[in-house]
Order: sequence, then C-alpha cells, then structure tokens
Amino acid sequence: MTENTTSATTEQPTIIKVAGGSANEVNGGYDVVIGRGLLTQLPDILGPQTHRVAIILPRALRATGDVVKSSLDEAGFNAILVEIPDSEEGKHIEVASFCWQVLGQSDFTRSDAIVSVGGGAVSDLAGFVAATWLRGVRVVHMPTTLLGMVDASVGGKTGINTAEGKNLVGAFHPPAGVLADLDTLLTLPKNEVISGLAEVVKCGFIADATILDLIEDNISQVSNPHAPVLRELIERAIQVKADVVSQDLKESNLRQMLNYGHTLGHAIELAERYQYRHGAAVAVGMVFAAELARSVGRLDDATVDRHRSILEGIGLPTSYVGDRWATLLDGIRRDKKNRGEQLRFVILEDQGKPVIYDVPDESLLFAAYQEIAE
Ligand SMILES: NC(=O)c1ccc[n+]([C@@H]2O[C@H](COP(=O)([O-])OP(=O)(O)OC[C@H]3O[C@@H](n4cnc5c(N)ncnc54)[C@H](O)[C@@H]3O)[C@@H](O)[C@H]2O)c1
Ligand SMILES: O=C(O)C(=O)C[C@@H](O)[C@H](O)[C@H](O)COP(=O)(O)O
Ligand SMILES: [Zn+2]
Repeated sequence: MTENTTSATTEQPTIIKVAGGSANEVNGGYDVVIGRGLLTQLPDILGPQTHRVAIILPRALRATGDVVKSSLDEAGFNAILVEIPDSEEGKHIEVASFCWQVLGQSDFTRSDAIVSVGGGAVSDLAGFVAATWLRGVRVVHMPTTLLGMVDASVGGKTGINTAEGKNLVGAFHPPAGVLADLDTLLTLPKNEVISGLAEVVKCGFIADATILDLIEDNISQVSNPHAPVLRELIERAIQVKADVVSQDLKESNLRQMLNYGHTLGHAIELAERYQYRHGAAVAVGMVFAAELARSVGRLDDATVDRHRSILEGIGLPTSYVGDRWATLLDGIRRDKKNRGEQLRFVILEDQGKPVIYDVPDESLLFAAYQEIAE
C-alpha cells in the first residue's frame, strides 16, 4: 500500500497513489486526485510532450467538454472534442472505430493523449481507444459520475460490450492520471448517485468495514453530493480499489474480489439490454452471492441481512424478477472468472473476507436465485 494524503474534512484535494502499470510514468504509477476545481491540474498531467488532445465525451456533457477544451487550448494544446453516444450505447466497436477514424484524421501520434469526460461507460470506451490506438497512447480520466470516480476510472480496466455480453473485449490500460472533481456530482441525477453507491458498498463488504458503518450511521445523507460523508466514502472506496489494483493489475488473483456481485450483475444487465443501471445490477448480484454463501454454510445470517438492509436503505434493489433463470445462467456462463466448464463466484466468508468459490453444482445457483426472486 502506498502512502496517501487524505483530507475528508477539508476542501483540499486528496491524492491517492496507484502503483504499477501506468502507460505514462517512468515509475509506473499515477495519482487519483479528489477535490474541486481540478481542471487546472490537467496540463501538468498531460506534460509538455503532448500536442494534440482528444476529449472523448457524451453529448450530454458538451458544456463541460467545452470548458475542458478552452482550458487546454489556452494552455497551448490542440484539443478536439469527440462526441460519442451516451452510456452503454457508447461501449460498442462501431464507436471505437469512429474514434480511431477521428484520431487518424487528426494525425494523432504516440505523444498525444486522450482525455475522457463522463461516467464509467465513457472511461471504459476512451480507455479502450487509448489502449488500441498506435498500440497505446496516454489517457487521463475526468470522471463525472460517482461510479466513475470510485471505480471505473481507477485501475485500468477498459472495454466494450459485444452481443454476447458485457466488457467481453478490452485491455488493461492504466491512466496517466485521474481527476475526480466533486463539483461534477452536483448535476448528477439521484438514481446515478445511488447506482454508484453500490460499488462503494461493495468495497465495504470486501474490504473496508468503516464504509458500512458510515453508511448505516448516515443513511439519509449518503446520496447527498454536498454531504461531507459522501466525500469520505468516495476516498475510502478509491483507496480500496487502489490498494487492490496496485498489487494485481491484470486480475491474476486478488483483483477478482472487485468483481463481488458482478457475476449475476452483468448477467442482469445483458438480460435487460443494458436498460438497468450497473450499480443496481451489482446490488442484486451481491445479495445473490451472499445467499449462495449462506446456503453452503460459508456466511452467517447477520451479514446476509446486512446486505439487504444497507442496499435497501440506500434505495438499491435486492431482488429480481423470478422467471429469467435460463437467460441469467447463459450470462453467468460467459463470466470472465470462469475456467472452462467451472463456474466461479466471489463470495464472502465474512465482512472483509472475499474468496473465490468454485460452484460444485448449478442447482446451488438456482437455489440462491429463488432467495432473490420477486
Ligand atoms: N473499468 C472499470 O473498472 C469499471 C468499474 C465499474 C463500472 N464500469 C463500467 O462503468 C459503466 C457505468 O458507469 P456509470 O454508472 O458512470 O454510467 P454512465 O457512464 O452510463 O453514466 C450515467 C449517466 O450519467 C450521465 N452523466 C454523467 N456525468 C454526469 C453529470 N456530472 N451530470 C449529469 N449527468 C451525468 C451520463 O450522460 C449517463 O447518462 C458500466 O459500463 C460499467 O460496466 C467499469
Ligand atoms: O476493477 C475491477 O476489476 C472490477 O471488477 C470492478 C468492477 O466494478 C467493474 O464493473 C469492472 O468493469 C468489471 O470487470 P469485468 O472484468 O467483470 O468486466
Ligand atoms: Zn462494477
């Protein structure tokens, strides 16, 4: 674990260091900066070697993109805006192809850089474009959703969806830096804040118990972007992710814990044709995994109940329609954690003790599904 500067109770920026694997730095690390008014830091992260900057963003964030572009142009860069479709519609090969075309027509070289402005869907797509253009150029993420800040912008997983499933094509391509400007959360719809909180809760169950205590003690405040507790939760969740990806960038082992709740979660998103928020799907997936763990004697009743009380307290779903098992099982079979025929889940043996569970019999999964079925 690296030494970090934290300041949850002040308005000073907090810097969380992530070790390993940056496409930018000689020492292989990068900073996640959390604070307000962070745009002024972007030129320094891009560095003097950068001439052209492609700012990839959804149309809905055009006004923010214009501000980023003006600031870069004023600092002497040649910045262009690359607008992509919103949300999961952006995580398609055709959209990546469109971005490659724009970069090609702009004579984008290896010393140039990409900046993503938006939520996790944008950083996943922009990161993938950065990973593949000329076999890799630098990318800086400016997440504008809670989920993007606490999870998607950190750790270098990039990707797009295919017809068969979520994030099935991608690359590990860590950013050169992350600027998480808390002011962007002021315009974020409440359901998006709630969706992002699912990944924060995940970090509480897999690692940092204080996250769960803070949420329980401040349940009415956690989705308020002005509340100091939200900043503390953001910083704690990023620290959990930074600690994990610093040790295991390419998901050889430890990083799999960050996938808690995602095996069923991704299957739900696919079944719903991505009209279901990622965080909401992960929330249902965590309850499913908790029920699976309970059914095989690995997790106690109180921790399973705590999943439901915290997630429901925030406004997240903990159940799912009861007649979709065949479709969901198809999705589960395509999960990246599986090895050959062996289905594998992240389950908890206790708070803070995630383990990989090789499912011995699919009927156990169906039984857990019965526990979350509406
Ligand atoms: N790479 C990773 O490690 C990782 C981690 C977690 C999630 N993800 C991916 O992230 C995606 C979900 O990200 P998300 O929840 O941020 O969703 P999103 O990117 O789809 O953004 C959600 C919505 O919020 C809007 N929006 C963004 N910022 C806004 C702002 N400041 N004000 C108003 N509206 C704003 C967007 O236009 C969009 O409509 C999924 O594709 C998921 O798979 C990736
Ligand atoms: O960073 C990781 O590793 C994660 O698993 C974080 C997840 O929250 C995230 O949704 C990730 O994109 C899922 O990755 P995938 O490999 O299951 O597609
Ligand atoms: Zn996720």
